[in-house]
Amino acid sequence: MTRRKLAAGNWKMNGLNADLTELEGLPSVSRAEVLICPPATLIERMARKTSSVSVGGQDCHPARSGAHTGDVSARMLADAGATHVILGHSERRQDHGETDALVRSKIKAAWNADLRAILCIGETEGQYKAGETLEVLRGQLAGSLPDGTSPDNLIVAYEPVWAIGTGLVPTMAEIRDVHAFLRAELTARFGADTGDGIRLLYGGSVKPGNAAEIFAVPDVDGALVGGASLKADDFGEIIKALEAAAAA
Ligand SMILES: O=C[C@H](O)COP(=O)(O)O
Repeated sequence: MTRRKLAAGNWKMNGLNADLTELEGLPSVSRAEVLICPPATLIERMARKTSSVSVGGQDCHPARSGAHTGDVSARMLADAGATHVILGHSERRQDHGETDALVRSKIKAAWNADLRAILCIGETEGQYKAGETLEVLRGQLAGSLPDGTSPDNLIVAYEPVWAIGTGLVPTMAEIRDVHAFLRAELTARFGADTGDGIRLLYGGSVKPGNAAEIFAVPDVDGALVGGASLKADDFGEIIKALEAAAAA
């Protein structure tokens, strides 16, 4: 099973109109796929500005429309030009109390709008230190993933919460073991073809200096990059490392 490598940038609550110039500094690649998820305010302008980079949202409401002040529906994201949406990011879980059940309903809403969902899962520092990582991930996968999951509609991003924005990264052996575990869990629930086809991203302090090493880990199909995706120089280096891994 060939899984196309994916370099996904999550701009989080960063980015103004002027920052769209960063797109111009990104390398063009042929093997790897590049996605940027800017704030919702920039999705339409970013999508109009580029055809080589896919554009995604960072969250959506589970409902199709309605009285939900301040929220954005999956259909609105698609209407603005998004093809993907990040769901269940740990910052949403922490800042907004999002549960696995809510994330599951958001994934279904994304699919109904023909968006590909990027499900984020990951253990906290306390859970990591207590040796609970795999148990936590198993629960998040089971609780968040609807039936009907397929390689066409889902990408899973493993993001240890303690590695996000901290400069800390698990050992390559830890990343390998977690990704192998996730692959096995997906295969056990959805069957070999589906489980083997779903792309797994690593996220958490991915930088130009560690990208190649991370991309060499089996079952790592790319990265979900936060801080280093904001500047074309850094994200460009990560994209090039992924392109090289795809060619290897
Ligand atoms: O969605 C991206 C992750 O939260 C990683 O963020 P980071 O690369 O700034 O650590």
